[in-house]
Amino acid sequence: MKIGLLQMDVAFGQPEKNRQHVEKQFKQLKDQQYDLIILPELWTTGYDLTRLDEIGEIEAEESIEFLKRLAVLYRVHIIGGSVANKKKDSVFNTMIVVNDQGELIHLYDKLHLFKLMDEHKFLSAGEDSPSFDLASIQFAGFICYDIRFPEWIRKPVLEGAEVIVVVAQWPQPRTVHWITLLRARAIENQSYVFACNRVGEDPKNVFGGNSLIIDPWGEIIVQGSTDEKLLTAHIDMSLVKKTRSKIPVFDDRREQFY
Ligand SMILES: NC(=O)CCC(=O)C(=O)O
Repeated sequence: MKIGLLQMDVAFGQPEKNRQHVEKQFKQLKDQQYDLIILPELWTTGYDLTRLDEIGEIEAEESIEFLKRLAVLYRVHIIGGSVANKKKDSVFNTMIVVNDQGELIHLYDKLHLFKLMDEHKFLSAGEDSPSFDLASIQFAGFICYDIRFPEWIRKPVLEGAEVIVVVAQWPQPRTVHWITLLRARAIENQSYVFACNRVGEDPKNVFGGNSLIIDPWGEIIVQGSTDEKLLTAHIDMSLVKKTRSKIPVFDDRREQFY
């Protein structure tokens, strides 16, 4: 499986400009036969939270249609980061997943809102399951701050997930946390981690890039820097079972004590 993480800059509060940028990146990967492309968190608006009424999308419709179109055109599955999704009187930070047939597979509203970046003042917390199937693989998809909650990540893994996907706008001053938490999530869950962060800055933050693909043993296969880049890796899913049989953590759990 060939994976691409679109570690991109995000123009603050300019959805149209960001869509054009993403479309240009997809044009460049034509004929490169990627199976899956992953985008970062809030890639249409950035953290322009005070303007979400204006720049958020009703039922994420515009981004869903945009991603469906790219998926069909380039015959690729897309985990379309997340977008500001207006539902009734609330706005959610919603992950979008479409398959290479252009079908909407999954939506996930971010469960844990990050107060340090004022999410709780402008967004509502979701209640969705993070689990979905894509390309015959069980995935669990999370948004940024979610990775600080290992008990939330563990749940879908116990139900069979073998890949943990994370989309993020993670600031540079906490890059050590980003890398350490993601490696820990891969090791403890004996799962692949595909984690796509943004780069660049907004009026309040500098973002750290360092998007990662980590194998189930915790080895980093690909790591971004702080530049815009499409990061690529080839994944061997049989490594999940090999890792889980070498150290059988899931058989050795003593659930009655926790
Ligand atoms: N966008 C986010 O959820 C950021 C989370 C973050 O920076 C953290 O330290 O946690």
